Amino acid sequence: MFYYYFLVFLAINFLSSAFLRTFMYSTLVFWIIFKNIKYYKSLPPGPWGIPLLGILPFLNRRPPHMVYLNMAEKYGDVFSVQMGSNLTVCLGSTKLMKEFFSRNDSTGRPNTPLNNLLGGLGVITSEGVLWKRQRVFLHEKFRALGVKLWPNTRFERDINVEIDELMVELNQSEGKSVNPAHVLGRHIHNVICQLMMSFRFTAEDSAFKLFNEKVSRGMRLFGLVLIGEHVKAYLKLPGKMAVINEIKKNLADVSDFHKERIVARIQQREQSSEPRQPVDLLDFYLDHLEAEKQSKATKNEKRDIFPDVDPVQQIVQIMNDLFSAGMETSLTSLLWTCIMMMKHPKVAEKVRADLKEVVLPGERVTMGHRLQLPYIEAVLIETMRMVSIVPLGTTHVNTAEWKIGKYTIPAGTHIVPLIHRMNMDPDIYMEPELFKPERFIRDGKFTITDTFMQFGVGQRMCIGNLLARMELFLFFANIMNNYEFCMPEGEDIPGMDGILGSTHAPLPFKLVFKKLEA
Ligand code: HEM
Repeated sequence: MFYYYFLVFLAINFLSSAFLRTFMYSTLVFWIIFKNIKYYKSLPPGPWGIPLLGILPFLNRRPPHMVYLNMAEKYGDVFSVQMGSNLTVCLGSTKLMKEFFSRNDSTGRPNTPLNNLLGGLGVITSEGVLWKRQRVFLHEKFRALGVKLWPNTRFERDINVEIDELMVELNQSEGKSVNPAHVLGRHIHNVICQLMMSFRFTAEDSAFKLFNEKVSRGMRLFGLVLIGEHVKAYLKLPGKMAVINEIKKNLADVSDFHKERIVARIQQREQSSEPRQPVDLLDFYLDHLEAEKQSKATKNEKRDIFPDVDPVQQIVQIMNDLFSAGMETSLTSLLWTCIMMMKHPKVAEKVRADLKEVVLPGERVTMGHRLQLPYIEAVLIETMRMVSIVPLGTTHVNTAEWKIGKYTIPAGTHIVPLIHRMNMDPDIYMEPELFKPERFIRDGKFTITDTFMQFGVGQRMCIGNLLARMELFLFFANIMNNYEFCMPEGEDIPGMDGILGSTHAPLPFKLVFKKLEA
């Protein structure tokens, strides 16, 4: 629009009569003012920002979800803000979230410089047919691999391998303080690795350290150029291009790590003519690829999960996506739950008392015990609610114009779900600032209501929610049934503020684990 006005301005400049020029300039100015008033009046209310930057300068002072929480108090359940060149509309009620995120035209993702580095592949930033088919495929194959809240699935056995090793490591720590993020990180990572590629990192594996460094450096670098998502000119500033190049290099290294394994598996399959059952997600993808190649002539277009994309690149990006979406979120949830146990010793006592009724101290807690341990699931879910692991969800884009009440939201708007606000809504959760796991228990059973938004809602709801719930239940229940833990002497329990990166994580802390008497 700006360029259009600029061209008209230039054209007027060529008029020979000064009177005509003045008249046309005034008309243009009035036209621009009129159009802008009409446009802004049709949008949901919101704060005025600074020209070109919008509200970006104000997001530095406090964590963005707290800034948005304050705005929602002032403007209500739906409000708009300008973030650089991107119009952003925030949805702050479960009713609006459910209504709008269930629509087919709510599933776009922002067309921004950093998002575009992923090339529209994978599942998190892909759109349209490619995205929809990946979701269907992933749901189906996760289930086939045992990601369901049932006992004794293949996936539970994978998790058990990690729990066994975790217990050995915690026993070896012998009362010395350890960083739980480091100890638990590898095992949470391995759970996803095994499901995807039947592969796990050992404690001595230097590749794991390198992989992790690349991922966390990549995250930090994203933070350094985040403004570029909204103000493209920012990326032209000195030094910023170097950051983008390093991000690209990091992404390429992480992708190469996955690609090597995918290529090795393809070769391994080519060498063996034995018929075999798929053992992991990678096998399912490669089986599908082979089936597609063999039946090219009669290709079932509706089931093609690689429409117009390079299949290997797509599988690589799926692997990258599942790591980035699944690793940090699950680990952060587990760390916060440990913190909550120290902050609320009575809750920890009840967890252990419940465990005592169902299993012996030190005995393995399994998915078979889940229904007898509703309070444990309630503790995990209440922790996610209180701390808001992903307080602003993931930004959507509406692919068609929306009407929300009397407001018009143009297509292409960034839509941000205010998950933190919904978690703290007193109309949904009485006394939301209190840690009360029992709010998720009804008639003695663990119950999640459809107002719980921590995994999102609608078309793009988290694919890994059952996976996360299974691993969190098993890790947490077994830690609680085997150990007591506390802060090292003289150190305070971490505060609730934490740091907001890709998730809302606690500040780094250490714990001392002590084996419970059998
Ligand atoms: C406590 C753990 C987790 C939380 C709180 C969480 C939360 C979320 C949220 C809020 C979204 C955005 C939904 C939206 O765009 O509206 C999301 C998307 C997603 N999550 Fe999770 N997640 C968790 C664990 C996992 C795990 C373990 C995996 C897989 C290994 C996973 C895979 C994904 C994927 C692939 C998407 C993108 C879906 C799409 O764009 O269609 N998540 N998650």
